[in-house]
Amino acid sequence: MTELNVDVCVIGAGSGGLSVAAGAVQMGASVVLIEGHKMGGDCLNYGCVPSKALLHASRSGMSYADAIAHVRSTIETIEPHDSEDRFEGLGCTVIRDWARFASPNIVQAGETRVRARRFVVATGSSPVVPPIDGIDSVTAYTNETIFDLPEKPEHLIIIGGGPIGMEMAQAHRGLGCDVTVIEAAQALGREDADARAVVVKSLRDQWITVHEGTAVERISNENGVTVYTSNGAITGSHLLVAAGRKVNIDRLNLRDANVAHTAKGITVGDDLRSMSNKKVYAIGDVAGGMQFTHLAGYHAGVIIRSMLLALPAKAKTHHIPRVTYTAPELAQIGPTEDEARKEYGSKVTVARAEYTGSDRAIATGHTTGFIKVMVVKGRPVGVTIVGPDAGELIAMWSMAIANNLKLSAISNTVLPYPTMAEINKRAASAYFTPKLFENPNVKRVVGLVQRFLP
Ligand SMILES: Cc1cc2nc3c(=O)[nH]c(=O)nc-3n(C[C@H](O)[C@H](O)[C@H](O)COP(=O)(O)OP(=O)(O)OC[C@H]3O[C@@H](n4cnc5c(N)ncnc54)[C@H](O)[C@@H]3O)c2cc1C
Ligand SMILES: NC(=O)c1ccc[n+]([C@@H]2O[C@H](COP(=O)([O-])OP(=O)(O)OC[C@H]3O[C@@H](n4cnc5c(N)ncnc54)[C@H](O)[C@@H]3O)[C@@H](O)[C@H]2O)c1
Repeated sequence: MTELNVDVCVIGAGSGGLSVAAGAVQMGASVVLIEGHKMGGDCLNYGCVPSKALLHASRSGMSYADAIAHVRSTIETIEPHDSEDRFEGLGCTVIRDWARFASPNIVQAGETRVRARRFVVATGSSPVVPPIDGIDSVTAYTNETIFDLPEKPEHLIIIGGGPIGMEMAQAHRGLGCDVTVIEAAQALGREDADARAVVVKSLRDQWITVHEGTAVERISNENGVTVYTSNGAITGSHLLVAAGRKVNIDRLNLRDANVAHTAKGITVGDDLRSMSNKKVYAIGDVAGGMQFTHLAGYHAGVIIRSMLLALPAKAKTHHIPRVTYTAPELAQIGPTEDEARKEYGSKVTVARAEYTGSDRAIATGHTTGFIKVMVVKGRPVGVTIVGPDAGELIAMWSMAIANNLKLSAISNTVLPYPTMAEINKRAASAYFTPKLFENPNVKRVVGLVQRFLP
C-alpha cells in the first residue's frame, strides 16, 4: 500500500476535474488526480465532442462509416490535451483506478491511500436507463455506446426528447436513418415554448417523427425493437435511451466520509463545499445543478480561488449559457420569458427581433429564428435565441450579463454590416425604439430645438 499526502486530491478526470488539477498544480499545489475510466470523462469520450462531431458529419454529406471515423479522429485529436502524460508532465500524480473514501480525510484508489488538505469530487453523471418492462430483451444504446455502432441503424428509436435525444435524432436523420423520438412530456421541455416549437417543427420538417406526451409502456424484440406506447406500437432497428442522467456517487462511499448527498448530487453551498465535510468540494455534474462542460470549468475556477488562495468565492448561475446544437440551434442564458415574468412580474420588458430583419440572414437564406431579450431596469437578465448560429450570437449576451452591463452596451456597439450578430443589436433597438420614436416628449424636445437652431 502506498501512502500519499498532498494539498489537493481530485476525483474524476473529466471537464471539471482536469481544470481543477491543471490550475492547482500550475499554481504550486501538490495534486493527485484519480480517474477510474477514461481520461477526459464524458465530454471528450461520450458527450460534447462525439455528438458535435457526428452532427457535423451528418451535415457534410458523409457516409455513416465516414461519420463514425470522423467522430473517432476528432476524439483522438483532442485526447492528448486530457491525457495522463500531459497531467503527469504538469506535475500531477495521476492514478488510474476507482476512488472511494476510507474516512472523512482519506481516499483509497487501488493500492494507494491519499490524505489531502482538500478533496474535489468531480465524478460526473451517467445515463439513466429506466426499468421499462422488456427493455432487457433488446440492446439499449446510450450516449456511452451509440458512437461506436458498427452498422448504420435503419430506424433509430430514441426514448427522451431532451438535448441528447434531439441532437442525436438530427445527427442520425442526416446520416440517412429513419428516426422516431418518444418523449413522455415535451421535447426540449426546459426551453422557451416559442423557441422549442421552432426546433421541433424543424425536426419534423426533416421527417423525424417526434411523439410528445407519449408514455412508453413496454418494449419487445419483435422485428428488431418494438416499443409499445400510449399512442401505439413503434418498430425500429435500434434503440437509444436518452432519458436523463444520474450522478456518479455510488462508488465513493460518501457515508463514511460524512459527505451529505441526495440522488441529485452532493449537497453543497454556493461555495461548492460539502455542507457536512468542509474538506470536500463537489463540482460539475455531481454538484447537483446544471450539467454542462463550461459550468464544470467555471466551478473549477471558483473553488481554486477558495482552496488555494483562501479567498471567498461563490458559484453563481445567472450568467451560465446553454446551447442545444440542433439546426436551428437553441441558446439560452438566464430566465426564459415565462420564468422572467414569474420572477419579475411587470418589471420585465421582453424585446424581440426576428431573423427575417437581418440582411445577412436574408442573403444566406437563413431567416427562421428569433431572439428575445428579457430586460429589467435597463439591463438584460435573460436571452433566448433560436436560429442559425444562436450558440455564437449568445456570446455577446453572456458577456453583457456576466458583467452586469446595461442594454445600451449592446445598442452602442457598432457591428460590421452585414453580420448575423446585428440581430442582437436589433433586439436591443426593439427595446429602445418605443422609448425614442413613440415618445411625445422626445418629439416635443426635437420640435423646440429645431425652432431655435439657425
Ligand atoms: C451526449 C452528450 C452531449 C453533451 N453535449 C454537451 C455540450 O455540447 N456542451 C456542454 O457544455 N455539455 C454537454 N454535455 C454535458 C457534459 O458532457 C457534462 O456536463 C460534463 O462532461 C460534466 O463534467 P464533469 O467533470 O462533471 O464530469 P465528467 O466529464 O463526466 O467526468 C467525470 C469523470 O469521473 C470519473 N469517475 C467517476 N467516478 C469515479 C470514481 N469513483 N473514481 C475515479 N473516477 C471516477 C469518470 O470516469 C469520468 O471520467 C453533454 C453530455 C452528453 C452525455
Ligand atoms: N448541447 C448541450 O449542451 C448538451 C447536449 C446534450 C446533453 N447535455 C446535458 O446533458 C443533460 C442530459 O441530457 P438528456 O437529454 O439525457 O436529459 P434530459 O433530462 O434533459 O431529458 C430527458 C428527456 O427524457 C424524457 N423521458 C424520461 N423518461 C422517459 C420515458 N420513460 N419515456 C419517454 N421520455 C422520457 C424526459 O421527459 C426528458 O424530456 C442535459 O440536461 C444537458 O445538461 C447538454
